[in-house]
Amino acid sequence: MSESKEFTYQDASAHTTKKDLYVVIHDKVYDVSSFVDEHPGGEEVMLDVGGQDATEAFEDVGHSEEAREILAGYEIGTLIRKPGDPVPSPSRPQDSPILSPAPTAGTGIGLYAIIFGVAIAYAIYQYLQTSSQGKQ
Ligand code: HEM
Repeated sequence: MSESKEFTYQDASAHTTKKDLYVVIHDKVYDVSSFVDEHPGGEEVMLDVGGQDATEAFEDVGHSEEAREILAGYEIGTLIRKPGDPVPSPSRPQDSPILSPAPTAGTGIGLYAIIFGVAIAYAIYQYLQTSSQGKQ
């Protein structure tokens, strides 16, 4: 079947018009020419990424499962990436806990700050208790 066809980035980048529109998403090539008009997000955004790697744009919107199924229906082949071809930036924090240690670190620091604050408050409380007992 045509689904096993291999495309280079250069092949895909030749299809950028509304009537002949390819996009690359997760290293698969899709011919979305017949979907542009139906896209609920409008044709403009699709044309913007025509012939390019649209992985980031597609994922940033947070498309539904249904959108992914529709997309699968337009697959025409696999992208063969060559050195120097544009690479999508790995911006899928929700799917890659390994790539996003920031929230954990943030929580850790916050927790230490709370513990430190409580310790200081307790020390002050103790100090005031002792000093007021001494006066009486
Ligand atoms: C190329 C394949 C694409 C397919 C098959 C597709 C499919 C869909 C579908 C089915 C929806 C309806 C909501 C949903 O089910 O998630 C949608 C909404 C949307 N799409 Fe796409 N999309 C594609 C590419 C893109 C790209 C490249 C962008 C670029 C930014 C984009 C932007 C949007 C936006 C902004 C909405 C929301 C529209 C609204 O709720 O008013 N889409 N898309």
